[in-house]
Amino acid sequence: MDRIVGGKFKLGRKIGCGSFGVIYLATHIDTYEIVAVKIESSKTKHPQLFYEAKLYNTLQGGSGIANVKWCGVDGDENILVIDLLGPSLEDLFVYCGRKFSLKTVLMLADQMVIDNLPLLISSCFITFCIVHNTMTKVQHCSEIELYLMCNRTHFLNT
Ligand SMILES: Nc1ncnc2c1ncn2[C@@H]1O[C@H](COP(=O)(O)OP(=O)(O)OP(=O)(O)O)[C@@H](O)[C@H]1O
Repeated sequence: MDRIVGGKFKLGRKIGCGSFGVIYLATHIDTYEIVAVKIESSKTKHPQLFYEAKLYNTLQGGSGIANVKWCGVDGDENILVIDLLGPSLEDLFVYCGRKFSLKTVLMLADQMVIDNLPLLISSCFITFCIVHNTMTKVQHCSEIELYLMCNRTHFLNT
């Protein structure tokens, strides 16, 4: 039977996994919007998903920050539902034969440094790891428009 999380999101196939969570596609049962769902065991010794959700919420509205659709506990698992993003910068780099044009590099620098860092700093967060695989591109967008995946970011003032 299909699993519904957050009351509205029907889980689909697995699309990735990190060191503390597994990512699935999911579909909103009313709007058919496709989203990403990150799941972590609530029994884990060092839960991180709610910190990640808090970070997304604090940075909400900032350039390159994914929207949180739902966050909560479902059975034995912590669940975070966010915008579905596209391939990571690392994926794109590999796709481009490990070579970006000067224009692309300058555009990336503009988005990573000018758009993201002031927001992170003014929100009293610091990120230790803004690197190729924490930046991701918007799904179905021909331009490289970066989104920051927040889970590697550490809290300073919380
Ligand atoms: N919102 C999303 N939309 C599309 N794909 C995603 C999304 N979030 C994560 N992914 C995919 O799932 C993979 C795992 O993501 P996750 O955030 O769990 O871990 P990570 O940042 O790669 O690693 P770690 O947990 O070790 O820091 C990513 O590399 C990416 O390919």
